[in-house]
Amino acid sequence: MTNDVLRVEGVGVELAGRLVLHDVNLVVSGSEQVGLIGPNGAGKTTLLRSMLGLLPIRDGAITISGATPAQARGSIGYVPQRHEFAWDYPVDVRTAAMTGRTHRIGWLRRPKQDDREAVEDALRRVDLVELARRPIGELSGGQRQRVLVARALALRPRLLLLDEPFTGLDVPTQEILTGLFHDLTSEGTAILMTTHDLPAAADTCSRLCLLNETVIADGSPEQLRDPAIWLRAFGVARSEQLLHSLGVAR
Ligand SMILES: Nc1ncnc2c1ncn2[C@@H]1O[C@H](COP(=O)(O)OP(=O)(O)OP(=O)(O)O)[C@@H](O)[C@H]1O
Repeated sequence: MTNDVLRVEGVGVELAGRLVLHDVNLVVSGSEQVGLIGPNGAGKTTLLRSMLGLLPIRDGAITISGATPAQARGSIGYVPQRHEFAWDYPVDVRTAAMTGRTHRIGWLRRPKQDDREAVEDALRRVDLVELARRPIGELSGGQRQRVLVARALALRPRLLLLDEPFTGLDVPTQEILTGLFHDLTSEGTAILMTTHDLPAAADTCSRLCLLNETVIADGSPEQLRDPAIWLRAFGVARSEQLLHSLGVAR
């Protein structure tokens, strides 16, 4: 029996009349953590937004446990880039985490016991219980990142999508998240995250998907040791810094 949670098959996405993704194929199973890597403008965020049903796809199909993105919306946790969230909104940490469940609870309905338990569990997992009543506008960058993760986990998702979760985090905060992602995959959650932190991706992900408008390569970090693959994915003839950050020298 297959354990595939996310299936992306032959997907093309057009934005403002331009095809920014074409023929994208990617499968992520429960208990896998996959890093989505590529240069600026490669289409990583566009692909995540398509998986969430926030952008229409022109070609192909995306399914989450067999359902369309719109049908699966309540079982996908999404962590956007930190700057995309409205941090000046006057709510505390616990309330912000609860907004992750708005779709499931229903607009203007009160949270029930199960909703409250899911939020407390999520706050515990990111070590934010003591800050639960703190207004979100008063948090540091690392604390904000943990709020976004708690908000996504409050859904108890089968699929967790994260857009650059490690950017600007100190090492201990990165370690909290890395340990958490490891626990989540052990419990059967499928994780797909974009990152520009290549060493962190190679350390934490079981598989890397190199994207540049389409999938250039997909495999374990060990399978992607050839520098030529990385240069092709980043669309450059040479880059000492890129190769250095991969730990491969030419
Ligand atoms: N709303 C939009 N309208 C038109 N084009 C867009 C829109 N959003 C993004 N694009 C274009 O789509 C392409 C992919 O952008 P996307 O944000 O998905 O890239 P990315 O890989 O996430 O980049 P980065 O690493 O810089 O975050 C880019 O060429 C971008 O200019």
